[in-house]
Amino acid sequence: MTAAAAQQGTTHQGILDWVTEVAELTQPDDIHWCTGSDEEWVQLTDFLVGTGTFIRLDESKKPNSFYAASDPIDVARVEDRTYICSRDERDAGPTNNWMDPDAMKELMRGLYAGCMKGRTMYVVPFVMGHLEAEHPMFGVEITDSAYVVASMRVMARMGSHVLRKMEELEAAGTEFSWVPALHSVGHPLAEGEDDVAWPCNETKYIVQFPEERMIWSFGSGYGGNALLGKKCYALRIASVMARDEGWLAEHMLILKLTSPEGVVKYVAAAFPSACGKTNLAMLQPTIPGWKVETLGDDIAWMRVGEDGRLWAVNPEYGFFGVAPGTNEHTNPNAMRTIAKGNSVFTNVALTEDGDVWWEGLENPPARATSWKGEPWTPDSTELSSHPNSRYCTPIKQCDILAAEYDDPRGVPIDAILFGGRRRDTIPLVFEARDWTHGTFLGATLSSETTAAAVGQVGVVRRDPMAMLPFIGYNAGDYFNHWITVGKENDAAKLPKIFYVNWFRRDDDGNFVWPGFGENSRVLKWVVERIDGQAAAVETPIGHVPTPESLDTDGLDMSAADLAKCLEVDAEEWKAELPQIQEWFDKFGDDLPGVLWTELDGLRARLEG
Ligand SMILES: Nc1nc2c(ncn2[C@@H]2O[C@H](COP(=O)(O)OP(=O)(O)OP(=O)(O)O)[C@@H](O)[C@H]2O)c(=O)[nH]1
Ligand SMILES: O=C([O-])CC(=O)C(=O)O
Ligand SMILES: [Mn+2]
Repeated sequence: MTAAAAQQGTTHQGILDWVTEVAELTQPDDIHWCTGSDEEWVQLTDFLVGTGTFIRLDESKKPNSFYAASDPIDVARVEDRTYICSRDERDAGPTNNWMDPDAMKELMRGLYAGCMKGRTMYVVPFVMGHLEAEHPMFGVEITDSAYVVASMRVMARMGSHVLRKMEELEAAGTEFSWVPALHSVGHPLAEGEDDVAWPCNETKYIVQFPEERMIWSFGSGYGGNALLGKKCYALRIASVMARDEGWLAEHMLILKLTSPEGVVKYVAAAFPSACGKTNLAMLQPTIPGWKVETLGDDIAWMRVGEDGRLWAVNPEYGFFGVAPGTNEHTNPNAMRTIAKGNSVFTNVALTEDGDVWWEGLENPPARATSWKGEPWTPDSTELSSHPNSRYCTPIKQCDILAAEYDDPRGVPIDAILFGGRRRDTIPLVFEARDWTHGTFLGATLSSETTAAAVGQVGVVRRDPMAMLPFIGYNAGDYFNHWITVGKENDAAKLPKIFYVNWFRRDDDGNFVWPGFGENSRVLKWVVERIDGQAAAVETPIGHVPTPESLDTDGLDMSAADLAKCLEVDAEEWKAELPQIQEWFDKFGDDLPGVLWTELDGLRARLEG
């Protein structure tokens, strides 16, 4: 069955061989080559409604949209089950789990053997970024999950047109590469056995083979573990390609900012998972005359262009956004995007009238079904939605999507922001002295852990460039790569680097800075710094706004609170020093020496 079924799919021999080999190993009932058509979407979503994975939402509220609730053991990325299987352990570095690639393959072949019995194997041809790019970044995901196929259709450019392009290139003898990405929920069905709504496996492996540019994922249906074009390819594998080819694959949003005078600037920002990328990317400015348009909310691929500037593209096609906290005040643009439908909502609450709800959304329903399938009312002590519940929605539905999104060249970045979630120490915004100092700020970025990954929430950890779970190689080499980009290019043309923190708290535990749309005030200061217009105080950590240089017109905030936002407390910073020292020590000789020099400089300035 399998070889013959595979044969109908493609004339591309390499893909055909791989699909045949995987089918022989995993033993699916049949093989479906995904076209990406509307008819296929209807078939898939009808099938998912039939198995109970999807509940169709009310057409008048969320057209062509679906509700899903996962198994409670499958709600987030699993960092302790994520591996970088480079040939040499040294190349995975101290921040990644590692196993010998041959040993990992043997182990996983054992798990994959027969794992698709009773299921359809879907073959999803996709491209991250533009099909018209100079070097299109192809991938093929094999999965036994229709939920994954439906989500991939939202999140990535996929379907027959991508496969045809690969076939054409092969027929023309043009060399190109594609990333094989194998996924199974790891839940085979015996003859006659009924499926469950959310098939998965207690055993999970999310594995990257960097030299082979290959991904193997087993046991989870959750976004970051299963939509393999996203974190596994566009960050972990792409970061390795970027190292080898001299570009950057980063966990960054991209936005376009236009001033009242019509001056355009492009900003990229790296914040760890669930720390505000999607919200900033779609921000509605509170300061008059300023406009934000969105280019991307999670991933940026950046290359130095012939003009010496750093050009960024968003390789994705949809938003996979954190639902809780999203509302008309915090993110009206996201609300408008999802209101257009064509979306999948996972682990939120389902209302009686066929809509979705989550913590932080306006108008709580009198009764709903929680993500755990239990009755829920506003008086319930349990949350209606998992803190990492998500909406998955097409980027093209975003009213403020910048026209440049469709330009394969991307946009030239003027500023890079690094940011984290810190209740103390880090001021609202400050500017790095230069690229190397900016790399130091990125390399020492710290943030409280969130629900986006399984594990304890609220613990401060170093999350370099917001890439800790996503660097596909030795992080020491990654820092060196950043330093090299600065050295080999004209510093004057590269973006200026800033550090932001929206999450500082007062003594009562409340956020001091109102955040969301008010973050436009910080963006304004950033672009005025770039143009040499805004004042700053030089402090031991970098350039911090003077209270007057930040536009606070119409902002309801006391001078004391503003001072608290901008405060650089030398004692708090001195307490960071041993933590940074300990972090750097992890890398031994692999840490670029200039980062030690930066730390020495910071220490001297704080103590001097
Ligand atoms: N206090 C405060 N909270 C914010 C701000 N921006 C975002 N948040 C909250 O932070 C959480 C995550 O925000 P997102 O914008 O979805 O985070 P993200 O970085 O895109 O997350 P991933 O999709 O996991 O990469 C949500 O609950 C937001 O409401 C802000 O400016 N201030
Ligand atoms: O990867 C995911 O599942 C969601 C996401 O964007 C992140 O965690 O950064
Ligand atoms: Mn993310």
